[in-house]
Amino acid sequence: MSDFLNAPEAPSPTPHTPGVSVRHTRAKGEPRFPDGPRADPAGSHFERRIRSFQPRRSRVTAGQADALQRLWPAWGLDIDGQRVIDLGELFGNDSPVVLEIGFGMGEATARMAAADPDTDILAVDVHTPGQGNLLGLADRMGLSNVRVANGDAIILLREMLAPDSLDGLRVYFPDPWPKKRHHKRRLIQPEFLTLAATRLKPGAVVHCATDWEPYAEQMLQVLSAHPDFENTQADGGFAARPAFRPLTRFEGQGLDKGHVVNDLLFRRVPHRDR
Ligand SMILES: C[S@@+](CC[C@H](N)C(=O)[O-])C[C@H]1O[C@@H](n2cnc3c(N)ncnc32)[C@H](O)[C@@H]1O
Repeated sequence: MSDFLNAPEAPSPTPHTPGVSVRHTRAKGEPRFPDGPRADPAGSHFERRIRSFQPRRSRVTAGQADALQRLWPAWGLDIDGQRVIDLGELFGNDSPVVLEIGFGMGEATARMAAADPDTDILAVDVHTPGQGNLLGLADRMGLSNVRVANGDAIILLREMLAPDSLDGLRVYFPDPWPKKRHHKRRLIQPEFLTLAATRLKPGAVVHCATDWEPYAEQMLQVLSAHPDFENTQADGGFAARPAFRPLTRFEGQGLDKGHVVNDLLFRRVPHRDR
């Protein structure tokens, strides 16, 4: 297994504890960033490894804190790496489940959930304000098909999702990690795709979008070369932006800078002998 999936380098985020305040008043000895290392009684989710996200100072607004307090127990999922989730139980139905990795503030997630109530969205990010924001949006919009996971998507995929459990995967504007020495942190790379493929049902669609053209080219190259995926585009290139994908916050910022946005739509091919 590669360093990206396993190497001991960086910590996973701290889990939310239901009922405990999410306002971060640093205790003596507690690290500067809430996503940083703390003593972890729960075990394996605290492993140190290369990660695809940046530690960020997390200023949680009163509204986001309120949403986290009220809604996390019912709609939140801590990525503790300790158990395989029953997705039917998590959502309370048998609808198809799409995993969205890195939803940011969650506006696009909420809009997509509202537009397609028969699809469940498991939305994962490490960013506490975004989690509170998405929970608040889901509450105000009356959405019952969104669940919010806190932690590293790699651990969610590797330890907590069953094989063939996902009907789709969305990765919209993942951190581009533009510096060469940081390219190893990019999420979309062969090892990640191999892991994701095991969790996706045959026919499930992986939808990526980015405004960073070198990363778009890398995505196209690694997805096209991967034996578990095939391009939905007959010409083997990027897809036209699908009408169902709303503008995301990061996309808007990229467009303001004159960046070109590329979408990629690849399908999980039927299983080969593993
Ligand atoms: C550049 S932002 C894009 C957010 C949103 N999709 C948008 O377009 O506005 C990337 C997000 O991915 C999250 N992220 C990156 N790697 C992740 C991982 N391994 N697990 C969970 N979230 C991750 C980051 O915390 C960040 O919020």
